[in-house]
Amino acid sequence: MKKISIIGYGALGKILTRAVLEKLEYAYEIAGIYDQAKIDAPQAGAKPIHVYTTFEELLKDDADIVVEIAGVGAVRAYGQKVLAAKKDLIITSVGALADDRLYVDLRKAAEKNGRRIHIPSGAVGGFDIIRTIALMGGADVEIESTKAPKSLNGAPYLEERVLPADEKREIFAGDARAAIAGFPKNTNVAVATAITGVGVEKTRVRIISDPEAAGNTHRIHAENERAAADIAITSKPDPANPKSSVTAAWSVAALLADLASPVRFF
Ligand SMILES: NC(=O)C1=CN([C@@H]2O[C@H](COP(=O)(O)OP(=O)(O)OC[C@H]3O[C@@H](n4cnc5c(N)ncnc54)[C@H](O)[C@@H]3O)[C@@H](O)[C@H]2O)C=CC1
Ligand SMILES: O=C([O-])CC(=O)C(=O)O
Repeated sequence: MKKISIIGYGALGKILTRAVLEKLEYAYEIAGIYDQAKIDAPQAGAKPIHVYTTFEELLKDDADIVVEIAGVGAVRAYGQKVLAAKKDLIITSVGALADDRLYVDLRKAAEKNGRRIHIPSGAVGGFDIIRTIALMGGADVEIESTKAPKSLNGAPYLEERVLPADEKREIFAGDARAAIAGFPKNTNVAVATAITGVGVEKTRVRIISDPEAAGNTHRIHAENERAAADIAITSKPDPANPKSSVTAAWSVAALLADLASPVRFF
């Protein structure tokens, strides 16, 4: 039985916690949850799950894996400390890795401490074929994300502007680094697609605001001279946070299932 600690108990952290308790109980126990906000401890059967009062308490605990499911700031603040404490790290706020310095430092910390950083597919997928096409060479990768205006409003890129509730429009076009700076709660998928493929500067990102959007839809196109892939994923946003797709939390559970299995899917 492996133990995990979870950082972040918001919309996605709650889904992940339930998924681990209900679907992965054969392989995982939740050692504890840390959130900078005050949270109510969820029940694991008749027993409440431990809530760490400080991040240092989480570090001292004996969990093998720490899941970050909080925000890009959490990766910056805790990533290296988790690895230095000899724990594997699962990062959902992949956007933090658009910062080259942080990405290099985290990779070095993982190597030095003999630990691994795992990047789940989050609200998208197809990393296997994107990696394959990128490794073949000459790859071109783009991602288009469509969300309802309410899922995008409040992003720093928009400043104080509120997106129209009656008009579909492209609101951003640029590279993955500019995307995450402008939409830190919407474009972790773009940075994940970028670092798994051709990098943050070469990955083109478009964001569409669509009042009719039935969910959050991400379309990825990757191609080189010898292969092409089109990947489209639509997921319901979480009612507690319409910015985030529920698949992002479930992908962490699926990754944990893979890590506990003798068979690895790529
Ligand atoms: N890789 C992917 O495909 C996706 C990644 N995400 C990432 O997941 C994150 C969480 O999403 P939601 O649960 O919907 O957000 P949320 O806003 O509902 O919950 C975030 C929780 O994390 C806590 N938190 C934030 N920063 C923290 C810190 N530095 N230390 C401790 N706790 C902290 C907050 O208090 C809150 O309870 C997003 O901010 C985004 O970075 C979201 C969607 C897709
Ligand atoms: O959940 C989604 O659809 C994508 C998202 O917010 C992100 O990548 O940050």
